[in-house]
Amino acid sequence: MLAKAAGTAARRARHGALRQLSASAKAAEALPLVDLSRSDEEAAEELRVAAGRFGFFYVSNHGVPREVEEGAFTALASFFANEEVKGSIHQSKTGSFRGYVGPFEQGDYGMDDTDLRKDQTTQGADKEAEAKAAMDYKELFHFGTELPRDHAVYNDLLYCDNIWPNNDPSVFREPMSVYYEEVRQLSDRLLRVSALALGLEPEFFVRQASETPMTSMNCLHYPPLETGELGSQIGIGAHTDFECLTILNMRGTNDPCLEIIRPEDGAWMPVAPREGCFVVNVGDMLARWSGDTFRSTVHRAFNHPRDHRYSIAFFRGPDFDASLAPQVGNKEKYMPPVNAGKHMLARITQANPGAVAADSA
Ligand SMILES: O=C(O)CCC(=O)C(=O)O
Ligand SMILES: [Fe+2]
Repeated sequence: MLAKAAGTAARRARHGALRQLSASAKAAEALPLVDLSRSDEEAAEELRVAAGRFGFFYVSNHGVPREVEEGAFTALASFFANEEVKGSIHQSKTGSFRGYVGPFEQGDYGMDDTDLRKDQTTQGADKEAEAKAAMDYKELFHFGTELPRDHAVYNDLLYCDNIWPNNDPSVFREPMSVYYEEVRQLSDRLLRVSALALGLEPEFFVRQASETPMTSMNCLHYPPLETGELGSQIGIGAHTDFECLTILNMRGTNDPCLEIIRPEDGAWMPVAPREGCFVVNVGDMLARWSGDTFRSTVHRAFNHPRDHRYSIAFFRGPDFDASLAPQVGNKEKYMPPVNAGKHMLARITQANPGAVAADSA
């Protein structure tokens, strides 16, 4: 099995860390909480501290109905169990990033210094397993903002038509779209609260993230390792998110399969799901806008040894033409300012060397 071929040192370190964590789960440091039942001004104060320290935080009282969340995860579980449906909407048939991507088809986000796959790929004896360990053991469905082909900022990588299974829309398309719209509204509120937290007028980010938003959603499945022990196969390799904010929802296990780099000491810090909460993180674009007052933190996720893990990552992006000029903080670092769309395409092609940004504005 995969985990057997993985680097033993890395695996032992991971195994030890998780075992320790479950033994002292209560003592483990947890992410801060932003409670959205409070006023925007009060929530802004919580967000300011959390985004400045970790770039990651829990969000409670977020307003997304429980049945909408459950509807999306139920639809996802049956989608990922259906090989025929997945095959029919494989990304390779779309010429874009929309649709289905299978296990070991993605990996390497240009963060190799923080990526333990480096150890794994040099230590394994079995070539095939080594090659797999270098890639993400995840499958996903991706969709996002669509624009007409004759729109001034249209390009295939960011705005092409979504591709959906050819089944009854109530089975998959509708529950996923309803969830998307709910979290999109939540992302508006979080952008307002973020603006307040930085001392900007509340609509500053929303105004620049609503016409042609480079927003998308990654719906992920991390299959279990089935080794009976905590493994080190990476589900998604070390990366930062490109956009403004990510709203992450996790299901299938309460173990902390997500890890973030703790800014104080550079150590990996496990993050467990928290009942009733989303995990929200700052992406590269909001970090730039904030002149690094907010952090865009490197993170990764592992497969669980026994459980199927599912997550939905909603990425709220800015408009293609938005200027990412820092408004506060370290303004010098990001001058002259970059255009959000061009920046996004550069990051996408860096992480996916085969992708060509045809039709880009
Ligand atoms: O599944 C997770 O916990 C993380 C997903 C993630 O980081 C992403 O899709 O960008
Ligand atoms: Fe991410």
